[in-house]
Amino acid sequence: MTESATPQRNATLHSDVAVGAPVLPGMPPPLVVPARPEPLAMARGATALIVVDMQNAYSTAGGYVDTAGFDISGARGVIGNIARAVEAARAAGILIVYLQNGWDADYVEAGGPGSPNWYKSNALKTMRRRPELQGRFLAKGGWDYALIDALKPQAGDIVVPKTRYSGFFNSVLDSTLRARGIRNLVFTGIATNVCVESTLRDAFHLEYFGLMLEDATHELGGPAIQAAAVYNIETFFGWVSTVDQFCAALAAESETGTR
Ligand SMILES: NC(=O)N/C=C\C(=O)O
Repeated sequence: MTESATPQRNATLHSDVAVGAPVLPGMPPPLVVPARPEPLAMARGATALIVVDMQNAYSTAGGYVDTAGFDISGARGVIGNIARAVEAARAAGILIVYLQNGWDADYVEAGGPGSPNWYKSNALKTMRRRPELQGRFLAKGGWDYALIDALKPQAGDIVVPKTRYSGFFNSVLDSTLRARGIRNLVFTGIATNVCVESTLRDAFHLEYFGLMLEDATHELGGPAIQAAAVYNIETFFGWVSTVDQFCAALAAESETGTR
């Protein structure tokens, strides 16, 4: 691209505000969340907050990713930020959906050697390398699989189990959201670059508007990996904001009496 073409390119790349569907004539003004690459307007009743895999496996010492050797020291701060976003969203009447990753106790749902998951899942690989851990990670009913105490679902929240990185595969997530008219998804959880990004990418392909609250997510692989996921999302698949900006937008909406 020539230098003189750059301003033209920038002018066509970004809108003033992206409008998440559906904001129809006669509806109350939408929630407008400051975001990159532009603010995102979302009808509150068509919006859900997705909490991805906040299980002991992904955020607690002694859980799967900690045992497998990933650095989870940043997860603690993320838990508090997710709790703030959940509380603000719930108070505003926004649906909260918890994704929960794992398999039956016999690991039939994990796929076996005929599945790429058998080769790529670091939980399964760690248990094969250390047979004394067999059955410990991500097995339904176990401590590792459980949602963390700090983020327990409350009445009215929905929990959707899933068996692969994307929340949309072999799960009831899409039908659960569509049945409630949800078209805008606000993402939080762990890991930014694996299950959060996989689910947000699939959401994009299913015509959902995906907004990730970056300080309510934590990566597996280091800060450069977090930056890469954020870049991918804000450039190609959705929008990126922060918990403060999301909560401030909700507070502003309730002050103007649009709830
Ligand atoms: N929740 C996730 O992002 N999970 C990432 C890896 C795994 O489940 O093995």
